[in-house]
Amino acid sequence: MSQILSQKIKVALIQLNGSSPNKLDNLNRAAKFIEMAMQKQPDTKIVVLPECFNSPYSVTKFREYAEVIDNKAKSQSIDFLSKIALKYGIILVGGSIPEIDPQTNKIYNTSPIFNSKGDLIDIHRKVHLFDVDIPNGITFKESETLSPGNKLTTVNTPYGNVGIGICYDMRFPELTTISARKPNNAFAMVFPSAFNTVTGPMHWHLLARSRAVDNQIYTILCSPARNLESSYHAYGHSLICNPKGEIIAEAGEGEEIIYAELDPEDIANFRQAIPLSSQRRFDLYKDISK
Ligand SMILES: NC(=O)CC(=O)C(=O)O
Repeated sequence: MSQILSQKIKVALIQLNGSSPNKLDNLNRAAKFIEMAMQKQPDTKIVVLPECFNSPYSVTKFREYAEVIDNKAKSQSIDFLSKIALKYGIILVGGSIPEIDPQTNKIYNTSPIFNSKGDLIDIHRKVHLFDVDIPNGITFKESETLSPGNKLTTVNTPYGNVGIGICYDMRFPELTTISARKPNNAFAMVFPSAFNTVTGPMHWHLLARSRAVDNQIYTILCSPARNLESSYHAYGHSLICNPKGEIIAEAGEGEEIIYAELDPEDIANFRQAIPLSSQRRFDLYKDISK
């Protein structure tokens, strides 16, 4: 069986309280935590930040914090993250930041992804917007200010391919399956996320484990720390789930870094034991990756 993850690799997730109104403070805090992660685990290959880590998670604030994302004329956050990726030689999934497209004036919730040279290798604009109204729970309508992205994202790394989604995207199984199946063959799906204290307890672990088990890949969910002084109370509990559906690392609610090692044998052994990919009945239903 060809290995979709070429070697064992270590990852670190930065569960950050990034909801300060001062963007530079949020960026500096991310840099400080990444430095701590790299000191503790210097051979880390992939670092992940949370959704909207440089701004408040609020529909009334996205436009104010939005930046043009352009690798040539680097915006404040892109420049900042690019230097960090280069400094430590890491793949950096730079959480997400509010982005403005200067041509259309549309705002997106966008994850920038950098290689170890600091190049911006791709962006993922949140495809499914978080528009919900849960009685006695939470009402949130990202579409009041955000536009949805129009592409799916799988990035190429020296270790194999990684699918990227943002938060609510994880509720739509097609997105992960398309990354996990050929030709993308991702070994992990990474979701910078910000579930909340209503939907987190209901679905966070369930969704992480379901996407992992359905596709026999790792799922990696990175949340902001919970800050009860901000308008949005993030769930926390950043986690890494293996292809068997076991959570191999999980944070609590406060600021924390979690670490894990991803092992190609875990994927190969589990796929051999339960060979879903050769048992699918595409004569009865469609292969959504086609
Ligand atoms: N914030 C999100 O995009 C999604 C979320 O909180 C949920 O799906 O629940």
